[in-house]
Amino acid sequence: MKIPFTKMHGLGNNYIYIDRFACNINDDWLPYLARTVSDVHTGIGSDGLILIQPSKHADVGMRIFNKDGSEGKNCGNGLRCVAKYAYENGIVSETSFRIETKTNIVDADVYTDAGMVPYVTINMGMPILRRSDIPMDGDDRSSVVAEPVVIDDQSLSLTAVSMGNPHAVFFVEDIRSAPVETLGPRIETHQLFPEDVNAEFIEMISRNELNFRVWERGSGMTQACGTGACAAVVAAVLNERAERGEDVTVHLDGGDLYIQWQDHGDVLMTGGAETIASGDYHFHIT
Ligand SMILES: N[C@@H](CCC[C@H](N)C(=O)O)C(=O)O
Repeated sequence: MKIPFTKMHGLGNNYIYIDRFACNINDDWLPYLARTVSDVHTGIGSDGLILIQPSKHADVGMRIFNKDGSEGKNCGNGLRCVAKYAYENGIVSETSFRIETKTNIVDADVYTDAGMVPYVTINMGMPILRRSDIPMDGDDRSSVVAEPVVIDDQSLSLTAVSMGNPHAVFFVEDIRSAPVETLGPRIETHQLFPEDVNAEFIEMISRNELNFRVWERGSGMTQACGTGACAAVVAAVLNERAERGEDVTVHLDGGDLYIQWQDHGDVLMTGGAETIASGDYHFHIT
């Protein structure tokens, strides 16, 4: 069967987007579709699959599947792209609207230029800090801030944050030598995290600026992670290395995001969203 798709990216974090307002797809196929469409040799090539779909509780709904077919539950870069797509394709007509993810409903504000959307701000809601809700091993109700852990014989200091999906954040002195590719996969599947985890390495440049690299659960190395950037700024505040209520510029491999953990608790994320291509994917169900 032919499935209409749009490929979009937020700072290089690229997904195949399928518009379920126009084309319905059986839920049972989604993990397999995500794996096949993401394959760079036999599919289109992407970090995963995102569904833009009707929602009973918001103006539009989003589901995200990683490259390996696992469901991601939330995706910051995906939310900005969904907001851009929804506005540019007439799914919504206002510049402020709501998007439902697997974990919460977020507010989106699109910035327009001649009917197109170059930038989006998403209110990502409150970070989840309770250990058992990350989820992280142990039923402790306290948060995980600068906790010593040993991974692959390396002593690390871990801060854990969920933005609807789990993140393990580590401070490094020099982002260029951060062990993203070596330790990233070991952290991802470490027994401390029963649902696996996204691993972020961050280098503070100042209290308002940091460098960031990520190993994503289910997708591996990507150029950016929106929920990860939010988690990084929350971790920086929790470790008293950044201020709440102030913008922090996060430099990711694919570009910059502007993140603020507001005084009342929500995390705001602002950044770009771009369309790459659209067409038909020839899907073979085996
Ligand atoms: N790239 C995303 C996050 C995608 C999901 C993640 N890999 C997970 O499994 O939690 C982002 O921009 O937030």
